Amino acid sequence: MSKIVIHIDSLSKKYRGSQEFAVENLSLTIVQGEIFGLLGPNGAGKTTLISMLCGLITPSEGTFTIHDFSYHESPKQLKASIGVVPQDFALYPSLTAKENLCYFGSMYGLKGKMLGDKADAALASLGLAGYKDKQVGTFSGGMKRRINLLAAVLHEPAVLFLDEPTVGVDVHSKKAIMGYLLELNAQGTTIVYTSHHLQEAQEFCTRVGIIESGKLWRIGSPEALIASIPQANNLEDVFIDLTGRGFRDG
Ligand SMILES: Nc1ncnc2c1ncn2[C@@H]1O[C@H](COP(=O)(O)OP(=O)(O)OP(=O)(O)O)[C@@H](O)[C@H]1O
Repeated sequence: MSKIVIHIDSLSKKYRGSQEFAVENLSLTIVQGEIFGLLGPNGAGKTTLISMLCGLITPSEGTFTIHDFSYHESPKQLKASIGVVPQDFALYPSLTAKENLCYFGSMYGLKGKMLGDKADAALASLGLAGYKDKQVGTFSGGMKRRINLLAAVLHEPAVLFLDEPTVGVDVHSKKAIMGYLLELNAQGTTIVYTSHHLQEAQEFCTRVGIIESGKLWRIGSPEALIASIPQANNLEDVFIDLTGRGFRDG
């Protein structure tokens, strides 16, 4: 049986001053080696859920563990086992590509020649070897997205969270990013990602969860979800069918 990597139990978040839950009573398990896609319309709660799992915001209620670690009891071990690719660029524009990677790698305890070698190899793997000594502030959006991703994986996390990793990138960068993620997954990395690209999610994910108003309304493989809706040919049809009905048939 596959090992449970992420176990979420009745997790809720209500932001200060808000009347509504951004995430409400959400439970979910994700097993080793999955590529799990969190899909939902704007404001559904995707970023809020990922931000809780990454330790960026505190849940209002409920618990979760990643590799049996919780932030409450084992925050260091938990943080070491995950990588986080945020929606907004978390990069230093005045530093070079390599300096950025070395900075983030050093935060996870990497150092010296090993850190430099890892940064060089990572940059080469996403077609950025020739740009390693250039300031990130001069890069295109697609190049920044690639560096943003590499900064999160230098310490070889077992679980990688990505919030819209291909937003605003051209087809070449997108192909490079998705290919790189598939390679990481083939080496054993569990991936949880959010996206508005339903075709991309259909091709990429082993399982998806459709979230709206902070609640998980559907969960399953793309094939199973498509089969569950008469006349649906793809995930986009499923999504439109569910959102069109306001998710109220769940
Ligand atoms: N810092 C915050 N303070 C108050 N409310 C917030 C905050 N961040 C998000 N929200 C609200 O929580 C709800 C969920 O937002 P969230 O950003 O998690 O959705 P999302 O699914 O990631 O949306 P998008 O696809 O647009 O990125 C929304 O109603 C949003 O307005």
